[in-house]
Amino acid sequence: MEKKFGFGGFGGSLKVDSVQALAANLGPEIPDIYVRPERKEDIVADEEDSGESFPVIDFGRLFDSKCSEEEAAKLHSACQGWGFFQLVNHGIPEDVISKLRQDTEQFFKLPLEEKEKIAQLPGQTEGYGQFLVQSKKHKLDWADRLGFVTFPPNNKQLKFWPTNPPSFRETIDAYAIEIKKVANGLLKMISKNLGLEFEKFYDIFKGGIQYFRFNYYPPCPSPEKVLGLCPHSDPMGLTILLQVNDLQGLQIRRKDRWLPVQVIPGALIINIGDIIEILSNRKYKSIVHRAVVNNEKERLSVAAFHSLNIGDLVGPIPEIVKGDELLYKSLQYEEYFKQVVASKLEGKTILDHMKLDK
Ligand SMILES: O=C(O)CCC(=O)C(=O)O
Ligand SMILES: [Fe+2]
Repeated sequence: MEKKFGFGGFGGSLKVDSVQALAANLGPEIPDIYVRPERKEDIVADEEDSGESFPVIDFGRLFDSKCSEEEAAKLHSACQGWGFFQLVNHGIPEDVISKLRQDTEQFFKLPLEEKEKIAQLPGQTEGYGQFLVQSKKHKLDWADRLGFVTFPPNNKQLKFWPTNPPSFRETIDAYAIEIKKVANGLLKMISKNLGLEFEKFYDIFKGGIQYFRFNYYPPCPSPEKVLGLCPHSDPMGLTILLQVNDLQGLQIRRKDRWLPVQVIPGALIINIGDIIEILSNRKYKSIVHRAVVNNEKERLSVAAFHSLNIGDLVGPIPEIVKGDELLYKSLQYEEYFKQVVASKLEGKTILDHMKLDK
Protein backbone atom coordinates (compact mmCIF):
# COMPACT_ATOMS: atom_id res chain seq x y z
CA MET A 1 0.00 0.00 0.00
CA GLU A 2 1.27 3.47 -0.77
CA LYS A 3 2.27 5.28 2.39
CA LYS A 4 1.06 8.73 1.60
CA PHE A 5 -1.58 10.01 3.96
CA GLY A 6 -1.06 11.94 7.16
CA PHE A 7 -1.31 10.13 10.42
CA GLY A 8 -4.76 11.30 11.47
CA GLY A 9 -8.03 9.46 11.55
CA PHE A 10 -6.99 6.70 13.94
CA GLY A 11 -8.87 8.12 16.91
CA GLY A 12 -7.84 10.73 19.41
CA SER A 13 -8.16 11.87 22.96
CA LEU A 14 -10.59 13.88 25.03
CA LYS A 15 -9.62 17.48 25.53
CA VAL A 16 -8.39 18.18 29.05
CA ASP A 17 -7.31 21.37 30.80
CA SER A 18 -3.72 22.52 30.63
CA VAL A 19 -1.94 21.40 33.80
CA GLN A 20 0.57 24.20 33.38
CA ALA A 21 -2.27 26.75 33.58
CA LEU A 22 -3.90 24.88 36.47
CA ALA A 23 -0.63 24.62 38.43
CA ALA A 24 -0.01 28.36 38.05
CA ASN A 25 -3.21 29.18 39.99
CA LEU A 26 -3.42 26.28 42.38
CA GLY A 27 -3.91 26.33 46.15
CA PRO A 28 -2.66 23.48 48.33
CA GLU A 29 -5.44 21.06 47.22
CA ILE A 30 -4.83 18.89 44.17
CA PRO A 31 -8.01 18.18 42.14
CA ASP A 32 -9.04 14.58 42.68
CA ILE A 33 -8.74 13.61 39.01
CA TYR A 34 -4.92 13.92 39.34
CA VAL A 35 -4.60 12.13 42.68
CA ARG A 36 -3.24 8.57 42.45
CA PRO A 37 -4.01 6.64 45.64
CA GLU A 38 -1.84 3.75 44.36
CA ARG A 39 1.28 5.85 44.91
CA LYS A 40 1.00 5.02 48.63
CA GLU A 41 2.13 1.49 47.74
CA ASP A 42 5.23 2.61 45.86
CA ILE A 43 8.43 0.75 46.57
CA VAL A 44 11.28 2.88 45.31
CA ALA A 45 14.93 1.89 45.31
CA ASP A 46 17.79 3.95 43.92
CA GLU A 47 20.65 2.42 41.96
CA GLU A 48 22.67 1.67 45.08
CA ASP A 49 19.73 0.07 46.97
CA SER A 50 18.76 -1.90 43.91
CA GLY A 51 22.05 -3.81 44.04
CA GLU A 52 22.41 -3.55 40.27
CA SER A 53 24.19 -1.15 38.00
CA PHE A 54 21.95 0.29 35.34
CA PRO A 55 23.16 -0.40 31.79
CA VAL A 56 25.08 2.28 29.90
CA ILE A 57 26.03 1.74 26.25
CA ASP A 58 28.65 3.67 24.32
CA PHE A 59 27.37 4.27 20.78
CA GLY A 60 30.84 5.08 19.43
CA ARG A 61 32.24 1.80 20.74
CA LEU A 62 29.44 -0.15 19.05
CA PHE A 63 30.81 0.92 15.69
CA ASP A 64 34.53 0.80 16.48
CA SER A 65 35.93 -2.46 15.15
CA LYS A 66 38.34 -2.70 18.10
CA CYS A 67 35.57 -2.96 20.70
CA SER A 68 32.35 -3.45 18.78
CA GLU A 69 31.91 -7.07 19.78
CA GLU A 70 32.29 -6.32 23.47
CA GLU A 71 29.91 -3.32 23.35
CA ALA A 72 27.37 -5.28 21.26
CA ALA A 73 27.35 -7.99 23.94
CA LYS A 74 26.57 -5.29 26.54
CA LEU A 75 23.80 -3.98 24.30
CA HIS A 76 22.33 -7.47 23.97
CA SER A 77 22.24 -7.99 27.69
CA ALA A 78 20.68 -4.53 28.25
CA CYS A 79 17.96 -5.25 25.68
CA GLN A 80 17.36 -8.76 26.97
CA GLY A 81 17.62 -8.15 30.70
CA TRP A 82 16.32 -4.59 31.05
CA GLY A 83 14.67 -3.24 27.89
CA PHE A 84 16.30 0.02 28.88
CA PHE A 85 19.72 1.69 28.82
CA GLN A 86 21.44 5.05 28.74
CA LEU A 87 23.32 5.87 25.56
CA VAL A 88 26.50 7.93 25.78
CA ASN A 89 28.86 9.11 23.05
CA HIS A 90 25.92 9.14 20.60
CA GLY A 91 27.57 11.65 18.29
CA ILE A 92 24.67 14.14 18.02
CA PRO A 93 26.26 17.61 17.71
CA GLU A 94 25.88 19.59 20.91
CA ASP A 95 24.43 22.61 19.11
CA VAL A 96 21.58 20.51 17.68
CA ILE A 97 20.65 19.36 21.18
CA SER A 98 21.06 22.74 22.85
CA LYS A 99 18.89 24.38 20.19
CA LEU A 100 16.19 21.77 20.82
CA ARG A 101 16.43 22.38 24.57
CA GLN A 102 16.09 26.15 24.10
CA ASP A 103 13.22 26.09 21.63
CA THR A 104 11.29 23.48 23.62
CA GLU A 105 11.55 25.54 26.80
CA GLN A 106 10.50 28.66 24.92
CA PHE A 107 7.49 26.97 23.39
CA PHE A 108 6.08 25.93 26.76
CA LYS A 109 6.65 29.45 28.13
CA LEU A 110 4.25 30.88 25.52
CA PRO A 111 0.76 31.96 26.62
CA LEU A 112 -1.82 29.17 26.50
CA GLU A 113 -3.70 30.78 23.57
CA GLU A 114 -0.51 30.72 21.52
CA LYS A 115 0.16 27.05 22.25
CA GLU A 116 -3.47 26.21 21.55
CA LYS A 117 -3.08 27.45 17.98
CA ILE A 118 -1.77 23.95 17.32
CA ALA A 119 -4.18 22.20 19.68
CA GLN A 120 -4.94 18.55 19.08
CA LEU A 121 -8.18 18.13 17.11
CA PRO A 122 -10.89 15.51 17.70
CA GLY A 123 -9.87 12.18 16.19
CA GLN A 124 -6.22 13.20 15.85
CA THR A 125 -3.12 12.04 17.69
CA GLU A 126 -1.03 15.12 16.92
CA GLY A 127 -0.85 18.65 18.30
CA TYR A 128 -0.78 20.31 21.71
CA GLY A 129 -2.95 18.58 24.30
CA GLN A 130 -3.19 15.20 25.96
CA PHE A 131 -2.80 11.70 24.68
CA LEU A 132 -4.95 8.64 25.03
CA VAL A 133 -7.47 10.07 27.49
CA GLN A 134 -10.53 8.03 26.53
CA SER A 135 -12.87 8.67 29.45
CA LYS A 136 -13.66 11.59 31.72
CA LYS A 137 -13.28 9.15 34.63
CA HIS A 138 -9.63 8.36 33.88
CA LYS A 139 -7.07 9.78 36.25
CA LEU A 140 -5.01 12.42 34.52
CA ASP A 141 -1.27 12.90 34.26
CA TRP A 142 0.39 15.94 35.74
CA ALA A 143 1.68 17.10 32.36
CA ASP A 144 0.91 18.87 29.12
CA ARG A 145 2.09 17.43 25.83
CA LEU A 146 2.85 18.30 22.27
CA GLY A 147 3.25 15.57 19.67
CA PHE A 148 3.54 15.01 15.94
CA VAL A 149 5.03 12.82 13.26
CA THR A 150 8.52 13.87 12.13
CA PHE A 151 9.26 11.08 9.62
CA PRO A 152 8.73 10.08 6.87
CA PRO A 153 8.24 13.51 5.27
CA ASN A 154 4.96 12.59 3.55
CA ASN A 155 3.39 11.62 6.89
CA LYS A 156 4.13 15.03 8.43
CA GLN A 157 1.14 17.23 9.25
CA LEU A 158 2.72 20.64 9.57
CA LYS A 159 -0.49 22.19 10.85
CA PHE A 160 0.39 20.62 14.23
CA TRP A 161 3.98 21.88 14.21
CA PRO A 162 4.75 25.03 16.20
CA THR A 163 5.79 28.19 14.37
CA ASN A 164 6.74 29.87 17.62
CA PRO A 165 9.57 30.18 18.50
CA PRO A 166 10.28 30.84 14.82
CA SER A 167 13.28 28.52 14.66
CA PHE A 168 11.46 25.58 16.29
CA ARG A 169 10.50 23.70 13.11
CA GLU A 170 14.01 23.84 11.73
CA THR A 171 15.42 22.80 15.09
CA ILE A 172 13.08 19.82 15.27
CA ASP A 173 13.94 18.72 11.73
CA ALA A 174 17.68 18.86 12.50
CA TYR A 175 17.27 16.90 15.73
CA ALA A 176 14.92 14.35 14.10
CA ILE A 177 17.54 13.53 11.45
CA GLU A 178 20.22 13.01 14.09
CA ILE A 179 17.94 10.86 16.23
CA LYS A 180 17.04 8.74 13.22
CA LYS A 181 20.74 8.06 12.60
CA VAL A 182 21.12 6.88 16.18
CA ALA A 183 17.97 4.75 15.92
CA ASN A 184 19.20 3.19 12.67
CA GLY A 185 22.56 2.33 14.22
CA LEU A 186 20.90 0.71 17.23
CA LEU A 187 18.40 -1.19 15.06
CA LYS A 188 21.26 -2.66 13.01
CA MET A 189 23.08 -3.79 16.11
CA ILE A 190 19.88 -5.19 17.60
CA SER A 191 19.36 -7.20 14.40
CA LYS A 192 22.84 -8.63 14.58
CA ASN A 193 22.45 -9.42 18.26
CA LEU A 194 19.23 -11.31 17.52
CA GLY A 195 21.04 -13.43 14.95
CA LEU A 196 19.45 -11.73 11.94
CA GLU A 197 21.02 -9.99 8.96
CA PHE A 198 22.61 -6.70 10.04
CA GLU A 199 20.10 -4.63 8.05
CA LYS A 200 16.94 -6.60 8.91
CA PHE A 201 15.51 -4.38 11.66
CA TYR A 202 16.74 -1.28 9.88
CA ASP A 203 14.80 -2.39 6.78
CA ILE A 204 11.68 -3.17 8.78
CA PHE A 205 11.68 0.31 10.35
CA LYS A 206 13.04 2.18 7.30
CA GLY A 207 9.77 3.70 6.08
CA GLY A 208 8.33 3.76 9.60
CA ILE A 209 6.89 6.59 11.61
CA GLN A 210 9.06 8.70 13.84
CA TYR A 211 6.79 10.53 16.29
CA PHE A 212 7.97 13.16 18.78
CA ARG A 213 6.29 13.74 22.13
CA PHE A 214 7.29 16.82 24.10
CA ASN A 215 6.36 16.39 27.77
CA TYR A 216 5.98 19.39 30.08
CA TYR A 217 5.62 18.50 33.77
CA PRO A 218 4.78 21.55 35.91
CA PRO A 219 5.86 21.56 39.57
CA CYS A 220 3.19 20.24 41.92
CA PRO A 221 2.59 21.24 45.59
CA SER A 222 2.11 17.54 46.51
CA PRO A 223 4.27 15.66 44.01
CA GLU A 224 3.94 12.36 45.92
CA LYS A 225 0.19 12.30 45.15
CA VAL A 226 0.37 12.62 41.37
CA LEU A 227 2.14 11.11 38.38
CA GLY A 228 3.64 13.08 35.50
CA LEU A 229 3.13 10.07 33.29
CA CYS A 230 1.39 6.89 34.42
CA PRO A 231 3.14 3.49 34.24
CA HIS A 232 3.32 2.27 30.66
CA SER A 233 5.49 0.56 28.13
CA ASP A 234 5.94 2.46 24.87
CA PRO A 235 3.65 0.92 22.24
CA MET A 236 6.10 1.73 19.42
CA GLY A 237 9.41 0.02 18.57
CA LEU A 238 12.34 1.99 19.92
CA THR A 239 12.19 5.14 22.05
CA ILE A 240 14.99 7.67 22.34
CA LEU A 241 14.35 10.11 25.16
CA LEU A 242 16.08 13.38 25.94
CA GLN A 243 15.72 15.06 29.31
CA VAL A 244 15.47 18.66 28.24
CA ASN A 245 16.37 20.52 31.41
CA ASP A 246 18.31 17.82 33.24
CA LEU A 247 15.71 17.45 35.97
CA GLN A 248 15.32 13.83 37.04
CA GLY A 249 11.90 12.15 37.14
CA LEU A 250 11.99 9.00 35.03
CA GLN A 251 11.50 5.71 36.89
CA ILE A 252 11.66 2.19 35.52
CA ARG A 253 9.81 -0.87 36.82
CA ARG A 254 12.03 -3.76 37.79
CA LYS A 255 11.52 -6.63 40.21
CA ASP A 256 8.33 -5.06 41.60
CA ARG A 257 10.04 -1.81 42.48
CA TRP A 258 10.38 1.60 40.91
CA LEU A 259 13.97 2.53 40.15
CA PRO A 260 14.64 6.24 39.60
CA VAL A 261 16.98 6.78 36.69
CA GLN A 262 19.81 9.24 37.27
CA VAL A 263 20.31 10.39 33.73
CA ILE A 264 23.99 10.91 32.90
CA PRO A 265 24.45 14.50 31.63
CA GLY A 266 24.32 14.45 27.84
CA ALA A 267 23.10 10.84 27.64
CA LEU A 268 20.00 9.69 25.80
CA ILE A 269 17.61 7.17 27.33
CA ILE A 270 16.65 4.21 25.19
CA ASN A 271 13.55 2.09 25.81
CA ILE A 272 12.67 -1.10 24.03
CA GLY A 273 9.01 -0.71 23.03
CA ASP A 274 6.19 -3.19 22.53
CA ILE A 275 6.74 -3.57 18.78
CA ILE A 276 10.29 -4.86 19.33
CA GLU A 277 8.97 -7.20 22.00
CA ILE A 278 6.48 -8.54 19.43
CA LEU A 279 8.92 -8.70 16.48
CA SER A 280 11.47 -10.52 18.64
CA ASN A 281 8.82 -12.92 20.01
CA ARG A 282 9.73 -11.64 23.49
CA LYS A 283 13.48 -12.22 23.22
CA TYR A 284 13.61 -8.54 24.15
CA LYS A 285 10.95 -7.14 26.47
CA SER A 286 9.55 -3.64 26.59
CA ILE A 287 10.18 -1.78 29.82
CA VAL A 288 7.41 -0.32 31.99
CA HIS A 289 8.30 3.18 33.11
CA ARG A 290 6.65 6.32 34.50
CA ALA A 291 7.54 9.92 35.27
CA VAL A 292 7.25 11.63 38.65
CA VAL A 293 7.26 15.38 39.26
CA ASN A 294 8.66 17.63 41.96
CA ASN A 295 7.44 20.67 43.87
CA GLU A 296 10.07 23.16 42.81
CA LYS A 297 10.64 23.23 39.13
CA GLU A 298 9.04 22.12 35.89
CA ARG A 299 10.59 19.18 34.07
CA LEU A 300 10.68 18.73 30.29
CA SER A 301 11.48 15.76 28.11
CA VAL A 302 11.32 14.89 24.42
CA ALA A 303 10.57 11.30 23.42
CA ALA A 304 11.25 10.15 19.87
CA PHE A 305 9.31 6.98 19.07
CA HIS A 306 10.26 4.77 16.13
CA SER A 307 7.53 2.67 14.71
CA LEU A 308 6.32 0.91 11.56
CA ASN A 309 3.89 2.37 9.03
CA ILE A 310 0.62 1.70 7.26
CA GLY A 311 0.83 -1.53 5.26
CA ASP A 312 3.45 -3.12 7.55
CA LEU A 313 2.82 -6.19 9.63
CA VAL A 314 3.33 -6.17 13.41
CA GLY A 315 4.16 -9.77 14.32
CA PRO A 316 6.99 -12.07 15.36
CA ILE A 317 9.72 -12.39 12.70
CA PRO A 318 9.74 -16.01 11.44
CA GLU A 319 13.60 -16.28 11.52
CA ILE A 320 13.49 -15.38 15.20
CA VAL A 321 10.64 -17.69 16.14
CA LYS A 322 12.10 -20.75 14.35
CA GLY A 323 10.92 -23.72 16.40
CA ASP A 324 9.98 -21.68 19.47
CA GLU A 325 6.44 -21.22 20.66
CA LEU A 326 4.79 -18.32 18.87
CA LEU A 327 3.90 -15.78 21.57
CA TYR A 328 2.14 -13.00 19.65
CA LYS A 329 -0.34 -12.75 16.85
CA SER A 330 0.34 -10.60 13.78
CA LEU A 331 -1.70 -7.53 12.91
CA GLN A 332 -1.59 -4.95 10.17
CA TYR A 333 0.04 -1.82 11.55
CA GLU A 334 -3.12 0.26 11.06
CA GLU A 335 -5.12 -2.22 13.17
CA TYR A 336 -2.39 -2.32 15.78
CA PHE A 337 -2.24 1.47 15.92
CA LYS A 338 -6.02 1.77 16.20
CA GLN A 339 -5.84 -0.49 19.25
CA VAL A 340 -3.10 1.67 20.73
CA VAL A 341 -5.16 4.81 20.32
CA ALA A 342 -8.32 3.16 21.67
CA SER A 343 -6.53 1.89 24.79
CA LYS A 344 -5.57 3.66 27.94
CA LEU A 345 -1.79 4.05 28.11
CA GLU A 346 -1.21 1.93 31.17
CA GLY A 347 1.05 -1.04 31.91
CA LYS A 348 1.51 -3.34 28.94
CA THR A 349 -2.08 -3.08 27.65
CA ILE A 350 -1.28 -3.50 23.99
CA LEU A 351 0.79 -6.62 24.51
CA ASP A 352 -2.13 -8.18 26.37
CA HIS A 353 -4.21 -7.73 23.18
CA MET A 354 -1.47 -9.29 21.06
CA LYS A 355 -0.65 -12.30 23.28
CA LEU A 356 -1.33 -15.83 22.09
CA ASP A 357 -0.27 -17.56 25.34
CA LYS A 358 -3.24 -16.61 27.47
O1 LIG B 1 9.50 12.16 30.65
C1 LIG B 1 9.97 11.05 30.80
O2 LIG B 1 11.01 10.83 31.44
C2 LIG B 1 9.28 9.84 30.20
C3 LIG B 1 8.51 10.13 28.94
C4 LIG B 1 7.88 8.91 28.37
O3 LIG B 1 7.98 7.83 28.89
C5 LIG B 1 7.06 9.00 27.15
O4 LIG B 1 6.85 10.12 26.63
O5 LIG B 1 6.58 7.93 26.69
FE1 LIG C 1 7.28 6.23 27.62
